[in-house]
Amino acid sequence: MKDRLIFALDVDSYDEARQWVRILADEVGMFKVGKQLFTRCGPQIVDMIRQAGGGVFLDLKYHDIPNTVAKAGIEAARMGVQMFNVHALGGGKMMRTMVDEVREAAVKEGFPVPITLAVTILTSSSEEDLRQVGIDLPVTQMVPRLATLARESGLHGVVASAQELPLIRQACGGDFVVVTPGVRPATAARDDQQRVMTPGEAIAAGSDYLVVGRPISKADDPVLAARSIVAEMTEAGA
Ligand SMILES: O=c1ccn([C@@H]2O[C@H](COP(=O)(O)O)[C@@H](O)[C@H]2O)c(=O)[nH]1
Repeated sequence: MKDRLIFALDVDSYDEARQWVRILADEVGMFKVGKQLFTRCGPQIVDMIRQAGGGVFLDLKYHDIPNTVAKAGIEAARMGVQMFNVHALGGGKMMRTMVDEVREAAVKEGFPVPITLAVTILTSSSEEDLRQVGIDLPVTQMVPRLATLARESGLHGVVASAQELPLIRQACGGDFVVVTPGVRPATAARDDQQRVMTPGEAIAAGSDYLVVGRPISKADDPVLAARSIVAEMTEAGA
């Protein structure tokens, strides 16, 4: 079950990231590199994790014109990451162009195509946040709609809250990859997350991968925190 736990490496230095990789390499299945660490360190952070034997989820949530996102996707794939993502709100044309160009470059240059994911609605967003930017549909309609668009555009899966898993499965089927951040053990602080579920609930709902950051990194004993999340996942999946 630990292979399905992704640790969010939300730190601001190469050395701190390397320390976390050493501490958690045997406890989690993958390391997520997001905007903070990648902006600070660049591709060398991906190399460091891969050399340590870890898989990388590059969480840069590309959202731009189709050509720019496609070219960024090719660079992500060239780095050898296991997964990367775009924002589904960038639209079908953006996602389809990215998928086609990454596949073409992979064939031409001989690198593997990573798992491509679309972020649906951020787990930190409430319906009030969405209304503020002109999205009047409820999350329960927006998420399956964006997931369907991602699937039709050729992506392998989505990032969403585990709360929306039944809706995504209904719309996109069991083979579609669903990665769920916004995971909080029952006793952990919610922080800025809005649509949360416990690790056990997320697995029971059918999540393929759980992303967890602060409940591990801010714990008194991060290894113990990671192990108890994996134990809860295992119990829920049994
Ligand atoms: O909808 C989303 C998409 C991405 N994230 C990222 O996941 C982690 C969660 O960290 P926690 O400390 O466990 O809250 C973080 O890197 C986000 O950028 C997300 O939370 N929600």
